[in-house]
Amino acid sequence: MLTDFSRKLILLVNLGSPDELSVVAIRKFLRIFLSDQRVVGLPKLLWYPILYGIILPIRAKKLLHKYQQIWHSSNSSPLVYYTQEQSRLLQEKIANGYTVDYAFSYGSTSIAEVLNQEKYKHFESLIVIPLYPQYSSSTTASVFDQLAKYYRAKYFIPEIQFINSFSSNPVYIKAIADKIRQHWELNGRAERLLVSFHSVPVALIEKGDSYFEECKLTYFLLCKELAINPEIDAKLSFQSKFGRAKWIEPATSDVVELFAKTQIKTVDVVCPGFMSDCLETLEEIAIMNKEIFIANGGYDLRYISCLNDDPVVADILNELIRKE
Ligand SMILES: C=CC1=C(C)c2cc3[nH]c(cc4nc(cc5[nH]c(cc1n2)c(C)c5CCC(=O)O)C(CCC(=O)O)=C4C)c(C)c3C=C
Ligand SMILES: [Fe+2]
Ligand SMILES: [Fe+2]
Repeated sequence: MLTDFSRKLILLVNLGSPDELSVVAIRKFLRIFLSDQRVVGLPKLLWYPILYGIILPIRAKKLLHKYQQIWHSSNSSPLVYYTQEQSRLLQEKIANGYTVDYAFSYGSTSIAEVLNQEKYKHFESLIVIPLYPQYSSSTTASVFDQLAKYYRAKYFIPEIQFINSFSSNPVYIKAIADKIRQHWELNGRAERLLVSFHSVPVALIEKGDSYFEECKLTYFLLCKELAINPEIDAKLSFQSKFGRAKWIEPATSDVVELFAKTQIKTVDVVCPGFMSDCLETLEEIAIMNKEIFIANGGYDLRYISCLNDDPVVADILNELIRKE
């Protein structure tokens, strides 16, 4: 039976995560993720021996302990849990006319799996929202690639709208600023606000990826909304570097260390590039970088959560749809 009562589908797409807490599941996720040429652009002949011979056997084991520390009480990865919640919140907000669903770029619940369902077969229009506020070829464009690949084999293509970024969207900027203000009201203001985004290889930027510019734009708009000085009160940094190539800087861990060494005792850290908390925020920032800060003489690093299941996420996404 068809359930396409509205014939308009909104598909939220996030990165994905391992299905369960096991080395096998983590290895499977990494294999799919790191085999995407958009993520690692090295020639396959060069990359696959490194991926299969070194990265997958070693990194999956190392990551098990990290994922164990941040796994959500729903027995799923936080990223999966919050993406599901964001889809539900948006569906509640725009009850009539649209069906909302979610998919992940890597691992289970792929774009193809979701769109292939019988219930979506006759949908006339599709709005795809990659849950990455700042465009990057390594994230947003890979969603586009998968969408194009899926429709390559189909004989009906709906009207498609693709939201490529929302780095300067006022509802998004205000939502992040509100989150920081709430944190300040509860805990007081730290000496510095560190605004940390996932890093990417410099080579991508040189080839035309707008990510670096978009991160800077979000950063300056956020400081403006908070009425703080972007040169003094806050700092922009980039986390989660992977491999030996040059990635955009300054590295979050270097800034945290430098802060501590220059007698800054407290720092607030926010990660506006992630719509949901995940390994990179809950482990890398809230645990690892906090340890770095304290080991170098800092007193407290306070991590400000992502928007997660805050109903404001539905306001942001609804605004993007409304604009379309
Ligand atoms: C190897 C290259 C990578 C690029 C380029 C990259 C860009 C990028 N990633 C995110 C968001 C997330 N990345 C996450 C984990 C993660 N990322 C990489 C590598 C690259 N990312 C790896 C190897 C991993 C796995 C963890 C690790 O080994 O450190 C996650 C978290 C997933 C989870 O399960 O919680 C997110 C989210 C963005 C936004 C981005 C470019 C802008
Ligand atoms: Fe990443
Ligand atoms: Fe990482």
